[in-house]
Amino acid sequence: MTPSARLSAAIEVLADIEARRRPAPDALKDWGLAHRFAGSKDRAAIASLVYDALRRRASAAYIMGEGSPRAVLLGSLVLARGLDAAAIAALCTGERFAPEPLSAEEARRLADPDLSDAPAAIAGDFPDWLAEDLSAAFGDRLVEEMQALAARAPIDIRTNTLKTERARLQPLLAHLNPEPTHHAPTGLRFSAGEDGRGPTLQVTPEFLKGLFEIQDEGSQVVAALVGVAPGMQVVDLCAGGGGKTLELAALMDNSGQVFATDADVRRLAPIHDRLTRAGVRNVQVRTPKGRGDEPLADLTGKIDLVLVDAPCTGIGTWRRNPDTKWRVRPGALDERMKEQDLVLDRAAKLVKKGGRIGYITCSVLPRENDARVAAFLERHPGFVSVDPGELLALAPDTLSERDDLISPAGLGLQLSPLRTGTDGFYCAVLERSR
Ligand SMILES: C[S@@+](CC[C@H](N)C(=O)[O-])C[C@H]1O[C@@H](n2cnc3c(N)ncnc32)[C@H](O)[C@@H]1O
Repeated sequence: MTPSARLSAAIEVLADIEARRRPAPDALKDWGLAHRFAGSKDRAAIASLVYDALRRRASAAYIMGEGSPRAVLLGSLVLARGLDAAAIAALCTGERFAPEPLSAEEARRLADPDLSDAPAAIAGDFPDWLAEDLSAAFGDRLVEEMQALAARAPIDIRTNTLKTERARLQPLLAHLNPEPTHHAPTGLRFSAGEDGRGPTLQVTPEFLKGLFEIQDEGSQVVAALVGVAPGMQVVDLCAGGGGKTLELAALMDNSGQVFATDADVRRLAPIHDRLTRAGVRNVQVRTPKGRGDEPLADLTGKIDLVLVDAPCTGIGTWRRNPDTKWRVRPGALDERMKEQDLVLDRAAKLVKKGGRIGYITCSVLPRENDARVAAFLERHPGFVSVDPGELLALAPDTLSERDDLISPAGLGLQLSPLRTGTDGFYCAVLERSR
C-alpha cells in the first residue's frame, strides 16, 4: 500500500471506531480481516496512524475546526508527526486510494496549527469531565503533564534476573538498539521507530527463553518500592496475567512464597505458562473456584506483604491505550473506586502484625490513589501509612531525592511520563501496627 492509501485506511478505521463506539484494537482487526491484501507492515503503519490520531484527538479537531475522522487524522499528522501542510497536501492527491485533496480551509489550518488559546482539556487531550480530578493531581503543570501522557510511549523490558542480568541481555538484543532504563536497575528501553512502532519483542529467542518480560519502567520501579525481600510470605492479590508476580519472584530470588490470585480466573490463566518460562519456583497460584470462594482463607493474618495492583481506570497508560481515554466514563471510575476499597479490605485480613500492604495503581487520579488510601486508614485504625520519604529512600538513586514525586495528599508516590519518563503509576504502603 502507498503512504496515501494507508492514510485513507486510517480514516476509515477512525470512522468505524466513532460510528460503532468500538475499541481501537477490534476496529483495526476487522479492517485487516476485510482487507486481506494488506501486509503486516501496512497494518502496523495504519494502526500507528490511528493511535497517533486518538492520542491527539481533541487538539487535532481544534486546529482543524471540526472533529470528523478525516480532520482528526490530518491534524494529528501535524501535531504528532510534525508533517507540514505541503507534505500532507502531497499525500492527499485524490488519486486511486489517496484521500481527497485538501480544501483551501484545511490547507490554511494545517499551515497554522495554533493551540495557544485552547482550553486545558484540548491542549492536553483529555475528556472535559476529568478536568477537576486532573487539576487536583497536577496543579499548574496540568497541560504539560497531560501532553506528555498524550505522546507515544517507548517499549520497556525487565531483565529476568532469575536467568540472566541486564549487562548480558543487552548485547543479545543489540540489533534492536536497546538503552538501559534511566531508573529501573534491570530494565532496557526500545524507542518507537519513525512510524511509532517498536520492535516485536515477543518473537525473539531471548523472550521465548524467559530472559526478559515486557513491562513499563514505572511498573518495574513501583513493584520494587513496596519492600519485598527474599524469604517473605507474600500475596499478589490482583495478579492478573502475572506481570508483577514475576517481578516479585525475581526480587525474592525464588525464595519464600508468593501466593498469586485474581478475582477473574480468565485473567489469571496465562500466569502458569509465564511462571514456567521465567523459571519461577516460589509462586503458588490460587485460582478461585467460583463466585464467593476465598482461595486465601488459610492465610488470614499470616502474610508479610500483600501486593494490591488494583483494578483502575488505567489513565496512567493512556500513551499506550489512547482510545480508552475517550471511552472512560464517570460511572466506570465510581465502579473502580468501589473495587479498590473492596480489594484493600480483603488485603487487610491477610496481613500479619508488622506486615504491609503495597497499593499500586496505573492511574494519576487522586480519587483512585490518595483518597482510597485515606478512606482505608479511616476504616482500619490498626494500619498506618508508611511515609513516602521512606519509599523514596528505597528507590533507585536517580529518584531518591525526588520529593516532587510525593502525591498531592502526601500518602504515596506518583510517577508520570513528564516526571519520570514512565507510565503514570501510584504507589503507597500501609503497615499493620496492631
Ligand atoms: C491492574 S490489573 C492487575 C495486573 C497484574 N498485576 C499484572 O501486573 O499483570 C487488576 C486486576 O485486579 C483484579 N481484581 C479486581 N477486583 C478484585 C478483587 N476483589 N480481588 C482480586 N482481584 C481483583 C482484576 O481482575 C484485574 O486482573
